Amino acid sequence: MSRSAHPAGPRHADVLPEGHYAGPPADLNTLDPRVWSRTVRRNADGVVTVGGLDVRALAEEFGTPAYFLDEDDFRARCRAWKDAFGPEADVFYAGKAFLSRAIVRWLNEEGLNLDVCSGGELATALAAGMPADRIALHGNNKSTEEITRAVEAGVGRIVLDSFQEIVRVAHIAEQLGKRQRVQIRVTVGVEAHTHEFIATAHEDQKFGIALAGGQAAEAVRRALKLDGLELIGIHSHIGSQIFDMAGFEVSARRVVQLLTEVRDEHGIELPEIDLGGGLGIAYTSEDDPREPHEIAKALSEIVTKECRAAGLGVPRLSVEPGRAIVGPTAFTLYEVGTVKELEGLRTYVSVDGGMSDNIRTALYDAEYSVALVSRTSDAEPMLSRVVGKHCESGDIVVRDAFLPSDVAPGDLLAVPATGAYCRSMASNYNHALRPPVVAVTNGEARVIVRRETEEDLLRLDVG
Ligand SMILES: Cc1ncc(COP(=O)(O)O)c(C=O)c1O
Ligand SMILES: N[C@@H](CCCC[NH3+])C(=O)O
Repeated sequence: MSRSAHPAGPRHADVLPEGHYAGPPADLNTLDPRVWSRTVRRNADGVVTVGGLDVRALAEEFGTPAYFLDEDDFRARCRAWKDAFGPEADVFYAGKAFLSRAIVRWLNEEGLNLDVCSGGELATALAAGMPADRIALHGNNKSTEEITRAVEAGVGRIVLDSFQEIVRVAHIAEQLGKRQRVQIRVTVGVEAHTHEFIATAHEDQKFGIALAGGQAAEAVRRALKLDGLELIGIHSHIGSQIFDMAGFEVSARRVVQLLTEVRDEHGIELPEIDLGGGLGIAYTSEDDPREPHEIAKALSEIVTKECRAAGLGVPRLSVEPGRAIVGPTAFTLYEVGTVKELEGLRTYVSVDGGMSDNIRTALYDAEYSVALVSRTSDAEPMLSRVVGKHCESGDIVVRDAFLPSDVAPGDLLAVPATGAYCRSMASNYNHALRPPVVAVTNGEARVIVRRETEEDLLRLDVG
């Protein structure tokens, strides 16, 4: 079968998404450092390496699909966030992006705190030795059991998300003879410029208590009356994969406004503000994310300015980046199984994973890049869609990408920037076995989350 190239041009304008992939990149063998983790290179044989290890050898040893996580890059990003915010602020890594015992240990060693949003994440954090007072518990519907475990463990803060939860946490803390440090999550009414499903601060969604209509002020009133609670601050999280700092600035301004109202009404200054996570990363060369020091500068300047204007002391700031720390540190390695040319449209390249290891393309129309990593190729670029092996036509890993036209079964493809919300959102759809996460550092690779087995699947099936 001949596979002709599909160079971008008028013939394919109808299938190219507007504003993207105006044409194939000049060289398909070049790896853009913005989307690949720090230690990824191509060696003299044209094979991609991570931490000095050849992807063909990694595929041989660990199988595909598999996530390869660059530990040095992860640690460097932790340090960059911590240094950018300095000793006057706290960085809480958002465990929902990806959590495992190794991640908890690295965070601990690098001096970061941890945001968890379920009993499972809390259990992982505690099992791997994160001190409880450096853990924050989130969630819009925490169970009584989750709250009890968190209060018993002595977590540093619980972020309250509803009026019911204010009473519930206070009650549990009182029963345990404790006073729990809490923040109230408010909805600041910002339309974050991101996908609808990952925007969280506009009025019509499930998280937080609205500033509008005086609801957040009422929540503060109620929390201050309850003996089981020590109200330490206000929390806002506006959404995820955001590039524009304007939404954070509006959010900071509105949170400081609430602190001012609290001071005026109750005569107290709440000592903390958390502005959440949500900072975007580069999935493709078109993305241009902000660096941690720019983010830290913008956020602390706006909080300081607003507090000074209101005559408030500057509260301790915290942030909760998840994606921005772990996202760029990993790639998913796949093996090509079939290549199907649809004449005049595009070529479908099927890999051995799919929506079970990366649901983000199907769920959010997320864009990714992809590269042929087991060799170089000088073949002409072909417009491709990288798809998985699941029983859905929406099982797309990379919607639009150029790959060399000689891509063939057995080739290895890698999709970069899959460290966040890929393994953590992976599923067993079609009884797929969730892939392993392999940490790579200094010429060594070790499994930190092993591949599932058929025995794992059958162990749960007790019927
Ligand atoms: C409360 C909270 N904090 C932090 C995060 C982390 O977001 P991101 O991974 O986009 O930084 C999320 C998820 O969006 C969240 O809901
Ligand atoms: N899971 C989402 C973001 C939601 C983050 C949690 N509030 C993503 O993949 O982008």
